[in-house]
Amino acid sequence: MYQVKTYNAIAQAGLDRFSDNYQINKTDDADAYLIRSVNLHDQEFPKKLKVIARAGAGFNNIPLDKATANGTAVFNTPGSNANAVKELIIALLVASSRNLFAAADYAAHNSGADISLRTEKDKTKFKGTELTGRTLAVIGVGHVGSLVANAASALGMKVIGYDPYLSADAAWHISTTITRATTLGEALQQADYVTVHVPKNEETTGLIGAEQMAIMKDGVKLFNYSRDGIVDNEAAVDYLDARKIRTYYTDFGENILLNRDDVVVTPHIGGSTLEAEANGATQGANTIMTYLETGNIENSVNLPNLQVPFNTPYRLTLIHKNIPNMVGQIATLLADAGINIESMSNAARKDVAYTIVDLDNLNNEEEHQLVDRLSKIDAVFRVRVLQK
Ligand SMILES: NC(=O)C1=CN([C@@H]2O[C@H](COP(=O)(O)OP(=O)(O)OC[C@H]3O[C@@H](n4cnc5c(N)ncnc54)[C@H](O)[C@@H]3O)[C@@H](O)[C@H]2O)C=CC1
Ligand SMILES: O=C(O)C(=O)COP(=O)(O)O
Repeated sequence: MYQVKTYNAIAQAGLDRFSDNYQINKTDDADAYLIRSVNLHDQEFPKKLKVIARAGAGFNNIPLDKATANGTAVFNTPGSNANAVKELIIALLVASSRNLFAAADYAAHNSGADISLRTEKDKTKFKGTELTGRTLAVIGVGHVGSLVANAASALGMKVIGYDPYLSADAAWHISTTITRATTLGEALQQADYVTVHVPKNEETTGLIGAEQMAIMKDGVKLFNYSRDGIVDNEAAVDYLDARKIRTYYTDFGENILLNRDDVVVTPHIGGSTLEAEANGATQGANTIMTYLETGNIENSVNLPNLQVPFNTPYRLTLIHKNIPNMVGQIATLLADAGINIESMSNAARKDVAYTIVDLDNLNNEEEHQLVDRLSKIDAVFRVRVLQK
């Protein structure tokens, strides 16, 4: 029986995926965590914890090095909530262009006998502009950014995308109408609207700071639905004060942004739709079961991808450092124990590697000795034996 611990609101559709071989939230000493945005940086991981699945895209809430050292595979659920974010950004592009929130607020507080007279006079204050023909810069054209770019293009916007790390796979999803910028500055200089869809990491923290805001067009509208800190909020306030940035929309509030007419803060709702939450939880649950039961890895964010059909009765999996002679040591140890290898696969990602060894036979006594010996190799973080 595997133990799963959940954090945050995990959609029932995902929990319902788990077979009878899984217990949910019965113990903290879990084999798997299924989480959303909970901050795990200050938490100690149980030694038993083999997998963390983040139902959603951003994984900056998970200490990857600590997880790897614990022998814990970390996964996210790419694309599961991208459509939800896209729809919200399109809504906000329209809202920002039509002064929608201010206009609705005015109407809600406009009462009295001469209401229609005043409305007709005052509505000129809320005159908007149209999206068609305006330029949108999309910074980060992955799952969310590509959907935003394509949808904005379909609305008649000129869209310019900037993403120096775009994978060939992702490029297939981008409409040919999207122009590619080769530098961040090139994208920012031309845009009436700027929306940021990059992961938060060392490189992207402060990606949109004072220097970048200085080159934006006067009256630009800025959107941060990625993460706090990717847009420098202090710089944004300075440029809002100077009326260089017309309005700033963000999912990540901070005190300096409050009580301003030119800022709209939403409470981290980008991925909060019924559909996205169900997608993420379902994908997360499937990922946990696949990893625990087969050792196969797809969409990990700390380990290499490695998928091998599980056709033998036994399988050994090892997470270890990516250093010379690891595969040799593992094979020698098995040979010394008289265990025949049916197949062996290895993949690496930066300084970590993963090895799958398929075996036809393994008795109980052999299993214990083998796990013990392999675990004692200094560079090995986790050894598991799986039975089909
Ligand atoms: N507000 C919310 O509720 C949500 C927020 N997010 C945030 O949005 C981010 C993006 O989500 P997805 O599109 O699903 O991720 P993704 O991984 O599919 O796309 C991210 C893209 O950013 C690009 N990128 C990385 N560094 C860059 C840089 N320095 N400059 C330009 N591009 C860069 C990558 O090459 C990739 O194509 C997530 O990491 C998360 O932080 C995602 C979903 C919901
Ligand atoms: O998927 C993401 O990166 C998000 O920001 C969504 O976060 P949530 O699952 O709503 O806490």
